[in-house]
Amino acid sequence: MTPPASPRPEEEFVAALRALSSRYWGSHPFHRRMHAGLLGKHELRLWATNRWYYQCMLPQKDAAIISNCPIPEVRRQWLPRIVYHDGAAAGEGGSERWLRLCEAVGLARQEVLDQRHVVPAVRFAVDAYVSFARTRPWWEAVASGLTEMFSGHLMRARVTDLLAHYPWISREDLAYFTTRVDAVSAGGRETLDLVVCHCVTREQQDRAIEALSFKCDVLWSMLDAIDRASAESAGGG
Ligand SMILES: O=C(O)c1cc(C(=O)O)c2c(n1)C(=O)C(=O)c1cc(C(=O)O)[nH]c1-2
Repeated sequence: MTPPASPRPEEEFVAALRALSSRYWGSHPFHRRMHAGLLGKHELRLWATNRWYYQCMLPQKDAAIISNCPIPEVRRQWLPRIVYHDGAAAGEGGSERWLRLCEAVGLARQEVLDQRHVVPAVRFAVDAYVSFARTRPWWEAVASGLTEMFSGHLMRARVTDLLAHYPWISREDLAYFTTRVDAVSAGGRETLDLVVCHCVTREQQDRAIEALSFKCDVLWSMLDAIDRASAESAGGG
């Protein structure tokens, strides 16, 4: 019997995780068009209201991670993510800021909240992410969140590019991103430390890399579905 492969040295493990940045949704054609100023108002609305489904499911995903984790320090570290999105009180938090962005691009709050524009494949992809967190060991689900490592740079560019190309969007409308950039950059580093610390066998490292790869697919699939829906609605008038 062949003995199990020995764990990768830390730098190699981290490099393998970072190498997945090439599969991150930053380079998806829909994001490229958004950043180049090529989206119409209708496409931006479709994006904002579909992405709402992702935003509103994140606290349930994070709660699943906490419920599967037996380590108090990790649970304590993960908890603020839920409060960040849900806010400490009604009318506060990341979800509220996302709703304001939706309103800024011309959506009524109710049509976002009732999810009438959410396309099936976006729901399917986001639900797969939540289900992954519910059914896998906590450290695998934490590793899937490592896309945050790649998102700080993208969010910074998003603020600059949306302001430059869509004059009807103001900096205040983008508060979700302007207040989130520093948190995801710090969060990404913390999450990486957790993954490096708790994925110590070769098998765990491999599963962490696969988890991050899966998450890149979730995000990519969401944008594929949004892209397709926007092409269909453009074709249909
Ligand atoms: O705007 C973006 O491109 C972007 C990407 C991601 C990501 O990479 O998953 C997240 C966010 N934003 C974000 O705002 C956020 O709160 C967040 C949480 C998570 C996660 O997996 O737990 N990803 C992301």
